[in-house]
Amino acid sequence: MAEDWDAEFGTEPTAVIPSFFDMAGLRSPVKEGAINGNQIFESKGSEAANFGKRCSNTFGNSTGFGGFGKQGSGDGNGFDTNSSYIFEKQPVAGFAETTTVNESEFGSRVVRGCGFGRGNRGGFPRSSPQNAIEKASGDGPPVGRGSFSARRGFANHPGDGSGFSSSCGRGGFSSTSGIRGGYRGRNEDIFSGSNPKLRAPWNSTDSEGNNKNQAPKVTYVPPPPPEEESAIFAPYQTGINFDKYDEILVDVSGFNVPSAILTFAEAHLCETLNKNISKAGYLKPTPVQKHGVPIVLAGRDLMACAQTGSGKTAAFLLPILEMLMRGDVAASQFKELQEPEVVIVAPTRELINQIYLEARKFSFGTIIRPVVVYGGTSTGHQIRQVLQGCNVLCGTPGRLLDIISKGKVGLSKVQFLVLDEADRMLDMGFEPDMRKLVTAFDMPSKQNRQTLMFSATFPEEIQRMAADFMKTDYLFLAVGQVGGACGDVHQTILQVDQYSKRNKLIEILTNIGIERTMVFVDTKRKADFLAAFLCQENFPTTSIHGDREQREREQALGDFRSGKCPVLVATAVAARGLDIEHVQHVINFDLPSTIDEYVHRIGRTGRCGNVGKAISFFDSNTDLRIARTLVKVLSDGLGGNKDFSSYEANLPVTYAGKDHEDAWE
Ligand SMILES: Nc1ncnc2c1ncn2[C@@H]1O[C@H](COP(=O)(O)OP(=O)(O)OP(=O)(O)O)[C@@H](O)[C@H]1O
Repeated sequence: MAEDWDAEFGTEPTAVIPSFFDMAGLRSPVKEGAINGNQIFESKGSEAANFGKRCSNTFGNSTGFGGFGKQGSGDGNGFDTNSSYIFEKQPVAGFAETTTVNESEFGSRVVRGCGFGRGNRGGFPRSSPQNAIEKASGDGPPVGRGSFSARRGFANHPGDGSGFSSSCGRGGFSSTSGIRGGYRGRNEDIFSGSNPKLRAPWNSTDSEGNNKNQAPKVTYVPPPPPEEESAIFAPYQTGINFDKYDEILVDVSGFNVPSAILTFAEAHLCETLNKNISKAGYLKPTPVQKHGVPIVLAGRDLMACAQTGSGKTAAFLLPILEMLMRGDVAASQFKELQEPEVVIVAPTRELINQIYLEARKFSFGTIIRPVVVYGGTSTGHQIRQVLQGCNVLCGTPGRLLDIISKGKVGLSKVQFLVLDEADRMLDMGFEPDMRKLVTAFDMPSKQNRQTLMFSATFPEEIQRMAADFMKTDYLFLAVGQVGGACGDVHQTILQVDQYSKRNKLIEILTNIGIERTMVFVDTKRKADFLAAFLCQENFPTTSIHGDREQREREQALGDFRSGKCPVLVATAVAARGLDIEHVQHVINFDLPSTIDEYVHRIGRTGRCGNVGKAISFFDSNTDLRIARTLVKVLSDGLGGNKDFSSYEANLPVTYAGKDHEDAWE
């Protein structure tokens, strides 16, 4: 049953999947016991050389994960000594041995503290239902430093919002979701305005433009962005590996490729832009900027793929703003119909807001006015913002189309269309919206606009589809391996079964201390429960997922950014694009179902030349599907060039996982 918490944790994969370890050519002793909770697989991208040395000492006769070095040799060694994989039989320094979780004790303990359950099954997975339900009455005393409140329908009051609410101490966690408070992103895709091409058959909107039949009226008005220059330009500290970006191989395919710049000065940007670049602390361009900026300035369409955290946002914003400054951009002013020169779309609200803030930063002191529109906020408020004047319109697809459909935005002056996280924008979830956008009656044809697409991952089938949106002479810029993980992230894979994950997480977080950590899980429910659990365990934790109200999502990010809650439990909604300083760790409590999602998730750390660590719990009952591609990504990060083709046949190519349960927008 989909709603069954036990089932969610305990489900065996339905597909018949050959044993991963058999596939890796390993011997039975490994299968029988050597691979368990404490064995660790590490890949440390930028320090590969050192690891190579360590490898020769540490690789034993039996090898688990990633034993691909000598495929088919049957000697069980797996790794060759040149490989930079690490296979340690000891836990990572400081991590204690895994202990067995006493599930019923766990359920009881947590439920007693917080006083919550979920629906008809309270507590945590595998907890005794009796324990959980009996104690899920919301009568637990306030405990610890965290607070947790939710309106999701707990205990025997599913969906009535009366489940529990427990506020206590500092840190704190609150979650609102479900029938009363929840507002699902996709519900915001309301097409109801005056644009007949975008109008939906059900035209039932209130004065704010919210669809009466679809969802409750959203009144949330986000706080205004900062006005002080110091906040607008607060620089992100570049890390020790920033200069190493220059060593990454760059490939630009297409004809008549403009020459790369080596410095910002070579781009001949206007004075105000140059001033803003230095106020932002940018001393020199990253590779995607060195190549991307002149391509955009030359008027070319661009599909660009560069590793997470390497400055893709500025790579499109700077040349776009420069082109607007060089052109005849009109000073923004109040008008009933706004006609932006630039439209930027991104898949999540927090990401588009971040892009907007970057646009605001770089356009500071110019006549260019960026505006942002995204779901979960008052449409009326956002329309008013747009009507004040809008040159650069940043939006999530649903809200953007909604506002266009209301006749508030005309597209006839669009010169630049940008798809950030382009592979996500063109996958099944958003592709229809993107097609609606480019075929909106007044959107200039691809011949008459510049189309720019950026992402850290770009599957080939999406690249092919993306080409539909671009001129035939578009350029493809690849900085490093397309879809490769950021080399500054030290990746560790721990074999941990479902029932040991929480204990392992506690061990790790105890070691980490107050360093900022993002913990990714595969469902919104689990995000709530895990965050509550961590609060109980005195780790100030907050959470972000698609069922939380926008106000709460923004509060959660704010608390995480400020360090008030150094742990953020998140679903896929936070996997892409978010640029939060000082995130030192990413933990994949649940591995995602696709490798691209993995690459984006771990890319929340190790940004802008800083180093970061990612630890992923690998459960062979559920994660075999990602094993092959995961090994490949680890290998690529180390400059490896392994041939995995023999595994292709054995592994399912795609897996419709739970990641997409989340409303993204
Ligand atoms: N040339 C530069 N010098 C210094 N800092 C930079 C430079 N370019 C970008 N940054 C900073 O690096 C951080 C990461 O940049 P950005 O968010 O654009 O990365 P990204 O490539 O879009 O990542 P993702 O793939 O995760 O979306 C930002 O804080 C940005 O301000």
